[in-house]
Amino acid sequence: MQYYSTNKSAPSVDFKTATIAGQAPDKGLYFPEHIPVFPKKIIENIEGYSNTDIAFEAIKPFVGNCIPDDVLHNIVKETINFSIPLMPINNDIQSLELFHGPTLAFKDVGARFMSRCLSFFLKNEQQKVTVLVATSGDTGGAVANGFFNVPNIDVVILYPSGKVSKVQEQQLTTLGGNIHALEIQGNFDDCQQLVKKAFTDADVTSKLFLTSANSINVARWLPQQFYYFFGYKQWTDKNNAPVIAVPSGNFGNICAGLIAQASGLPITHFIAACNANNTVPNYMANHTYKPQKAIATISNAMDVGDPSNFIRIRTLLAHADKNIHTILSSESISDNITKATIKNVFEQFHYLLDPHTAVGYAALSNYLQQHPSKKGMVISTAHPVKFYDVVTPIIGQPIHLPSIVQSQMNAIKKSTLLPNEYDALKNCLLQLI
Ligand SMILES: Cc1ncc(COP(=O)(O)O)c(C=O)c1O
Ligand SMILES: N[C@@H](CCOP(=O)(O)O)C(=O)O
Repeated sequence: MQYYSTNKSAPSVDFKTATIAGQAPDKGLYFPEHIPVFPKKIIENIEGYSNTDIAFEAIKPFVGNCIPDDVLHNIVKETINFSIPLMPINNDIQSLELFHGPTLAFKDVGARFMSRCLSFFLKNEQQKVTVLVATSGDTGGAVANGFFNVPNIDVVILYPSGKVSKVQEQQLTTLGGNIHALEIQGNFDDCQQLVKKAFTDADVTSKLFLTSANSINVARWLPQQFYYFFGYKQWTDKNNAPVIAVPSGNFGNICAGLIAQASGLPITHFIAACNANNTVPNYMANHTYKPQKAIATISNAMDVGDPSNFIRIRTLLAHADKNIHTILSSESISDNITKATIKNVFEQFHYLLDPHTAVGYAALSNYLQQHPSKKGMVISTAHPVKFYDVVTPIIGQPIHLPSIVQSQMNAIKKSTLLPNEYDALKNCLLQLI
């Protein structure tokens, strides 16, 4: 598979080059030159295949010959060595729980896959690589965990000061070693802009070999397809494929789902569920893309005003043979509705949603009311315990902190506070050498 830049002014590259570079030299995002067809015979008998075999089939065409099959199979197996169950909430909605990995959020899948691919590619190189990441909460922890102690790799995580949950902050600031956390006095979009600027600064790139572990990197983005296949495998009514609601912020996750669908996975419709950051819902309503300043909400990891993957979604939809509104819709859900949803679902169905998943659940319920013959799946992107300070007062009772979280809460935070100024980041990066 070759990847072209969405800015169309850089040469096409293979998976290895795209992974090591992160972003294309013309500042575009890499996008596959074609969408492969997933074998129909596997879809028709998907329950008969292991998750590892399904994930291997899904990712193999995107990796091409850059990783030998036996190595890739093993990478996939290690990536998904935790459960991803589809749990019923009620008659209409099931929850695909993506929070059973080490950092209790869906990012573990992409981060674990990418760290293993990058470490394979760098095995025989003398090159040391610096992985730069911007996070609104969960990417940082997953990348820290996935890359901790990986030889020849330094990780620098930029996160918005005061805008991530306590558990998220502990996960991304306490490991030490090759993981460096920078607490930026700004919002997530500021962090993302600083990272993008570093990629284009020759003073930095001539001294440090930079790559990204955000979903702009194809090796972080594309494995996020896996769990859409696992969700379908567990979906019993194969004659009525699911409507899937994806809590969305930077739009990498839903974009991976759209790729899985385009490759042949039966999904009736996607809902991009957003919080008050409604850049994409507005675009879907009036076809004008107008990035906005991010607004702080209780689903903080989705506080993104200028989602970097939107260009990929646009690219995909531009090639769709159907009206885009039949493939995708998008809704913005307020904090008040999010809180009411957490409370109602807990009281009625004894299922505890985290604030991000609650946004997805609310948007899905609204859609199903308009389409009563359909059934839905919400992508549960994080464990509620990551947001215990938000969730506990809503349900009026404490929630149990798993032992892994308890020990993280006692670890010592190591981070550097920086103003939202590029020179401050640049100085920090150059000190790494
Ligand atoms: C818990 C949670 N839900 C949803 C999202 C949004 O995902 P994406 O940025 O892929 O749209 C994030 C951030 O990545 C997240 O951490
Ligand atoms: N919500 C994300 C934002 C970054 O998204 P990514 O998928 O592009 O890494 C987070 O939790 O950091």
